[in-house]
Amino acid sequence: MSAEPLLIATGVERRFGAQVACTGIDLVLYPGEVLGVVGESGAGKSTLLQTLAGQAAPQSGQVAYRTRDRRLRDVYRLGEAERRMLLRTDWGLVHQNPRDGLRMAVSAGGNVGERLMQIGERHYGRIRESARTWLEAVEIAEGRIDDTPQTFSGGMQQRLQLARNLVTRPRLLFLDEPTGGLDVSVQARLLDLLRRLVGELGIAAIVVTHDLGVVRLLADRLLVMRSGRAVEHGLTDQVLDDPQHAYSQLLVSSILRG
Ligand SMILES: Nc1ncnc2c1ncn2[C@@H]1O[C@H](COP(=O)(O)OP(=O)(O)OP(=O)(O)O)[C@@H](O)[C@H]1O
Repeated sequence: MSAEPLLIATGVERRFGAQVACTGIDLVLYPGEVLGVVGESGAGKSTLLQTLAGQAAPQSGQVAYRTRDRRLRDVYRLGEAERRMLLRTDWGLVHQNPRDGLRMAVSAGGNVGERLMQIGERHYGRIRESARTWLEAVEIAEGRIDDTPQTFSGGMQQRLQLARNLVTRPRLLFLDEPTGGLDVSVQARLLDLLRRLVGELGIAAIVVTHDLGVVRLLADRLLVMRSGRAVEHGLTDQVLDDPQHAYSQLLVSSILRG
């Protein structure tokens, strides 16, 4: 693992009116590392993820990202062109609801190719070939390349979202409940695929979920959130097998009890 952090958040706070969604969040993510953010509904996980992913500025605190030129930059002080470059190339954002991450009336190949076109690729043959390659990588049959995601199952839609994000070879993926709403067997297949691709491509990821099974499989480290605050942070196995904070203990034991 590289010694230089990829992303550093310091004292991040987001409020909605008087409602504090997350506060005092400090975290560091290294290249190739997967961080899981867990906690019950309303803990502030999605708000934190949006803030880290450049979607909504924090009212206090900072999010810094190491761009490809190795400079550590404040995500919310980048120029518009630099911000677009991050969102379209260096980062990927996988939404819980595929409708938020895909164009449902555009073909699968078009969904993947569009991200390449956004960064200036114009050669039809190359775009088509990349789309084919990435659809194959996410186990979508070649024959479906011209079908729209509307005709896909939930698991396929999530895999297509993944392909659309991976085609630009991002260094960081933000995943918001990527397996939410899927059947257990479909979840398992998606998780396996995610784990393999993230590992093979050496991508860093932040995955938000309330499902401890997801982070057990994917995450190197865990951040446990409760009522907008980080209550525990550590290696995944350590936190899950020997949680220190009373809330983490409750979270782990309630899952174990089913
Ligand atoms: N757009 C918004 N307007 C007002 N309050 C919001 C908004 N988004 C989130 N909140 C509030 O912020 C808090 C944290 O919500 P958030 O969605 O980040 O939690 P979460 O842990 O992701 O929950 P879930 O697992 O249910 O998605 C909640 O109290 C929520 O009601």
